[in-house]
Amino acid sequence: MNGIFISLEGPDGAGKTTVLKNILPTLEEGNRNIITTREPGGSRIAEEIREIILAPENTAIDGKTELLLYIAARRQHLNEKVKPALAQGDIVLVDRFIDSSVAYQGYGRGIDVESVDWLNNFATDGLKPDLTLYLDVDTETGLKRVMTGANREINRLDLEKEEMHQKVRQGYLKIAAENPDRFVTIDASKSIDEVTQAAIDVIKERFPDNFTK
Ligand SMILES: Nc1ncnc2c1ncn2[C@@H]1O[C@H](COP(=O)(O)OP(=O)(O)OP(=O)(O)O)[C@@H](O)[C@H]1O
Ligand SMILES: Cc1cn([C@H]2C[C@H](O)[C@@H](COP(=O)(O)O)O2)c(=O)[nH]c1=O
Repeated sequence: MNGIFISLEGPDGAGKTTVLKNILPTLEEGNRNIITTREPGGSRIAEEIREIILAPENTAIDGKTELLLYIAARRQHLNEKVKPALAQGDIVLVDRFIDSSVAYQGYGRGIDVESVDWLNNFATDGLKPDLTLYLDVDTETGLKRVMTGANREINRLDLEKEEMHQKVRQGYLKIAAENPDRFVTIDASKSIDEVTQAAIDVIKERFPDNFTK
């Protein structure tokens, strides 16, 4: 695959969606076509799976069912959207990917991380992002942003106990420490402009060829 694959990760309310939107104008100055997408979702079928997973009334979903639904959505989205874009040399920016399953279903829900890794690998045929921007924020700040943010629907995962969100954040910190080549951690407690600039700086440093005409 000759494209560039970048994922944004972080606890709820870290600012991934905001930063993804804000970095676009700079990326568009580069040499490649840009595709932005998200998980769960990003294609019609995967968005339908998203509806099931995140509907606040679906409290009966078992933890392993939840994991399998995320994995199924991932496979479909990857095949329909991500892989074709990478094959034609695009930059693909995805709001959440494999590490969300490890952080939320693995560390958050307590499903063993080896099984989550195996399922991720099965769904993606081993494809990993070239770069993962991890936006790190403490649980209290992140959840406060989610609850007070304008036009933000509150989903089933947002409504989980604070204890689960704490475990998710600790999980992310562990994954970041274990993957120093792929992960770059950005302090997302800073202002939106500072976090946006930090993300742009990392991308420019990692992929300088994209920005030389
Ligand atoms: N650095 C920041 N400082 C203050 N507010 C922020 C910052 N980043 C994002 N926000 C605000 O927090 C809210 C959530 O942001 P956003 O939707 O981008 O987060 P997210 O990481 O995509 O969350 P989720 O994964 O839960 O969807 C929005 O109202 C946004 O304006
Ligand atoms: C991909 C993925 C996501 N999640 C969780 C993380 C969030 O709480 C929601 C998605 O909502 P967002 O507003 O689009 O961030 O789903 C998860 O638990 N496992 C996953 O694999």
